[in-house]
Amino acid sequence: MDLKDKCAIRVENAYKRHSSKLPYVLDKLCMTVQKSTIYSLLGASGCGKTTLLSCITGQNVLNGGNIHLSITSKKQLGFMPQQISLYPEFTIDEMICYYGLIYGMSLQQIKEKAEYLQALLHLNHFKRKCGSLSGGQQRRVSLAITLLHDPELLILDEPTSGIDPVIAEEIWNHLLYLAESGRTILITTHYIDEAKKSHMIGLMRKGILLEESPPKVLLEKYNMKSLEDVFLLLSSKQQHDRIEQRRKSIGVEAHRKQSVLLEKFELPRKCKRSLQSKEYFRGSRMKAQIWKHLLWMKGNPGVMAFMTLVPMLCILFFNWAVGHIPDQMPLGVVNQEASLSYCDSRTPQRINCTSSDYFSCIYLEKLREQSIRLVGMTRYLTHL
Ligand SMILES: Nc1ncnc2c1ncn2[C@@H]1O[C@H](COP(=O)(O)OP(=O)(O)OP(=O)(O)O)[C@@H](O)[C@H]1O
Repeated sequence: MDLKDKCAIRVENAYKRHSSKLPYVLDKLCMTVQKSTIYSLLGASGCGKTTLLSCITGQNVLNGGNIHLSITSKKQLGFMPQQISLYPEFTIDEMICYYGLIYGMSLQQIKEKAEYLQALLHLNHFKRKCGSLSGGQQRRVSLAITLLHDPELLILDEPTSGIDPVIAEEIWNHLLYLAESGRTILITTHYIDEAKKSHMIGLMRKGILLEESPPKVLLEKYNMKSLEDVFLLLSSKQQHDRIEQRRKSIGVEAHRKQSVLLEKFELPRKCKRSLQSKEYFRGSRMKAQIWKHLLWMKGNPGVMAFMTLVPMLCILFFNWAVGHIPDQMPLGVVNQEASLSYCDSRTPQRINCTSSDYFSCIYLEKLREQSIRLVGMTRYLTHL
């Protein structure tokens, strides 16, 4: 197995900025996550962790660089975003069932896995609505949903933030067990202490990965007692290097020219989305959507009644007011082909499409059959 086969995620020279007027959030960032390991991404708020995760999961596209993933489909990915996206009017078990259906699981599989996750994450009130849960409880539901389909690659954006330390410890033990059984986990956290349990730590600052090593190696390499100290040391070194670089630079204009050159030659015009879905329709997703809407309708009988009754009433009123077949409607006809007396002289039996009769006579006969009252006919143009 070569190095590439061992990698679950490989980020090469990643550049990202949210708009052309804003500075780069990811600045030539390189990162490697080995398969079957836990990789903790540490960094101060705003350093670009969430942006990097969004590029890895395919929600965002890099401005430059590449991302290689060992997984090929979104089904193999479990992503827990920082922003909780639960439906407040659904109960915990309904929410889990909805996502289980999206993942294409059977109801029996969902039930079994939900019971296991309920015990693991201490989700005791399965019948409580998500909207009434605390922030920490909502994070646990979100984590349960991420773990539900047993994905190969787990990307967790601050999963333990605001969670009871005892439960956080159990979550970490479960993540270690998952890594042992072949899953790869990329996690961002502000808690440096819990990151010590991971196999690899990436220290990130201002869009750059300062260092990437196992926790023990980091401590030994920098001869420090804590990871906080290592981070502080690397951060001040980066700050110092930047100031030096700025001093050495040949003025603002040169720096601007350098940026333009970088954009022109170093950055590719357009980067590919890392996980591109070619599936436009999936049966399991459709089933889950129908189930969700039916559940929503059940919970909102008033809106449901309004939504069904209003169109029905509209159809009824329309048909009652304007939908009738015209009866004895007076109609005048301008006929330049034959006179009324000529047409009247033809008996209905003799008038048919195959005969050599005038078409206007056939047409008038049809009008009479449609209960339309002919009030007059003229050869208007011929009189002129
Ligand atoms: N959609 C956006 N448009 C413009 N700027 C953005 C957008 N999303 C993020 N940013 C900016 O990019 C920078 C990095 O944000 P990001 O959310 O990646 O940081 P983070 O390291 O995840 O922070 P935290 O730990 O607080 O979640 C921030 O300065 C943020 O303001």
